[in-house]
Amino acid sequence: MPGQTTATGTMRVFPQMEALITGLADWLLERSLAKSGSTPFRLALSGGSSPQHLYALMASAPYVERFPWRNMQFFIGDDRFVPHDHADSNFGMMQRLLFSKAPIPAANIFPMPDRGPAEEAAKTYERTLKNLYGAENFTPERPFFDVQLLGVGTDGHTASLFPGQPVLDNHKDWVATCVPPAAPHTRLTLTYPAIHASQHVVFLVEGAAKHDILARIRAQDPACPASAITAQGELIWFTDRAAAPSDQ
Ligand SMILES: O=C(O)[C@H](O)[C@@H](O)[C@H](O)[C@H](O)COP(=O)(O)O
Repeated sequence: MPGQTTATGTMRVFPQMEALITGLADWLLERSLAKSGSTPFRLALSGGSSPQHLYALMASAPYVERFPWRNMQFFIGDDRFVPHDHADSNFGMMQRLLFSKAPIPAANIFPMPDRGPAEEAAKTYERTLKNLYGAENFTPERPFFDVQLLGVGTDGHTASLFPGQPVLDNHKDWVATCVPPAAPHTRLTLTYPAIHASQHVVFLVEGAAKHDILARIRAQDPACPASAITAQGELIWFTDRAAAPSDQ
């Protein structure tokens, strides 16, 4: 693909969590304010614990007064297929930390469905994305997401693209289900094709526990699903010193 960036990407290392989250909030603010053209700034958010400090920071001063909320749309990269008020819901976490705190129009927030058969919920979300995109097939010159925010698990998963799962071989759909091993819930997740329909991909990885998996992914270890992530434009790792390779 023209201009595609592989998972090696660019590494930005910050001394510790607070500086890391502030650096990422500043980067997102700059990108959202710079957005031009007829479509809003489309941001796909990650679940898990790492981004929670980011979402809380975005919803607090000075960021809450500076983001162009009315020109931003928010999507979910993956979620547990549970009711939005369930303790394990990524959307529920985002609702508590960001969506209920910042002046974001409700019409700009696109949660994954939390009811009905999971397969149908995946198709419904895919339909939502493709209706907004305005085409059934993706063209690399016209990415759907401006920024895809991702985390990584210590097994090398990202979003709900887990090692050994059939979803890794789904290169047709934009949203699919996944039943991770030893996980309590079925997941809905963006697939590789959907994630690759992003202008920029940002991995937020912090803490010593992620040091080894980060090194494996940046070495393109094929056993790590995150190794296969690409972006149409930039792919950037926002990390702290504890997670970053020692040569960074
Ligand atoms: O739904 C999820 O949990 C995320 O999408 C998942 O991919 C997460 O980003 C990683 O598991 C890292 O999670 P932590 O940030 O909690 O380590």
